Amino acid sequence: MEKIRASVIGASGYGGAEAVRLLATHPQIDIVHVTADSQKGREMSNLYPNLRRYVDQTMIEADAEAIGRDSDVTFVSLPSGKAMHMVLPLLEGGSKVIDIAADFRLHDASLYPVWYKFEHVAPTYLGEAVYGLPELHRDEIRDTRLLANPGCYPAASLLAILPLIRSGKTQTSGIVIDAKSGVSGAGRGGGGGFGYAEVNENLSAYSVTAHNHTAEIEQELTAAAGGDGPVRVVFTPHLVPMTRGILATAYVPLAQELPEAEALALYDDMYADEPFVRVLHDALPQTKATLGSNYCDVTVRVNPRTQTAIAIAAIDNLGRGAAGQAVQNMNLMFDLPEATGLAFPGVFP
Ligand SMILES: NC(=O)C1=CN([C@@H]2O[C@H](COP(=O)(O)OP(=O)(O)OC[C@H]3O[C@@H](n4cnc5c(N)ncnc54)[C@H](OP(=O)(O)O)[C@@H]3O)[C@@H](O)[C@H]2O)C=CC1
Ligand SMILES: CC(=O)N[C@@H](CCC(=O)OP(=O)(O)O)C(=O)O
Repeated sequence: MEKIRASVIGASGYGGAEAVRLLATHPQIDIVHVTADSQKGREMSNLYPNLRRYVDQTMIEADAEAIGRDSDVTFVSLPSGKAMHMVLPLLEGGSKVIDIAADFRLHDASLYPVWYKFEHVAPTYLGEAVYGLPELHRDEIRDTRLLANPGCYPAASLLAILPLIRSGKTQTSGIVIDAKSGVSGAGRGGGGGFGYAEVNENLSAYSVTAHNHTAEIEQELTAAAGGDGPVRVVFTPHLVPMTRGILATAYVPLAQELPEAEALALYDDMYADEPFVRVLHDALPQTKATLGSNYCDVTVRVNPRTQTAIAIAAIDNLGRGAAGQAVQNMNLMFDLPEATGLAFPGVFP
């Protein structure tokens, strides 16, 4: 079988570099172009020394038309608001596109100015883009040429809450998600406030009531609940002094009695055949168990006194929260076995 030609736009960033790392050992992939902005002209393995012997390309400036012509698939890992300008020339050139940014995740264009503070330049493509959570949209993912890869917090939050919300046994408001992320979530270009001196031995909440991932989480939970009204969540992210990892703890008010064993059975049922979700019964998720992998570890407990389900998920923000998920979606889009290039455990301790 001829190899799939893949390019990564934004390869100098953490999300793009993680995609390059996974693609470099993927048996069906030839990496064609890797691009950068301020880092253009630099060897990929000079900026990311873990890639020595695996990647010999120099990062070039992104020319979306040329990359679209040369590639079967292009991963776009740029700051949100920049990616949408690349997508049209890439698609016209004949490349499938996997957007790791947020530019095609929301179906409603009017939500972009509210949550992301930009107007969408390609709103007609929002209807075509498929939200890339395989546990929800596997069949559509197989057929699309424009894939909107989920955000890191939404990937963890949705996988934690979906079995509960789909059961109809929970309320659709009053859901609280308390989530923590490692610093790589802010990207290599994270800038002020993300240096060692300020992050080390520190813990802080941010974007309280206003984080843009709220819209994406509500969009997918509302569709999954299948009810008349929208699902609403309170989502509060925190920055913790670790490099990678997200732990999302969701407090979901129950609408009727739900014994813990039945709650766990909902997770077993939904995720029974999922290659990258591990339902824990006798242990609790921890970020380190997913480090460097595409796995999501998830569980649920029930507090009968308050009639609350507590759902907990752990992922690697750059793995299942970004590049790992993107490669899983690529496998589906090219009819490859879904776990190709991703079937390895994380790094522990
Ligand atoms: N980090 C994470 O855990 C996750 C990130 N994402 C999303 O992935 C995308 C990339 O994030 P991440 O890798 O963390 O960010 P980084 O800051 O690490 O990388 C950003 C990339 O975009 C390039 N870039 C920055 N500004 C411009 C510009 N004006 N024009 C063209 N290229 C530009 C950078 O090039 P250069 O370095 O050469 O200047 C770099 O390649 C974002 O949309 C982010 O929201 C999604 C899920 C998880
Ligand atoms: C720690 C940290 O700063 N995390 C980032 C995650 C952003 C991200 O990954 O953005 P998308 O998933 O929407 O592309 C943040 O909260 O903005």
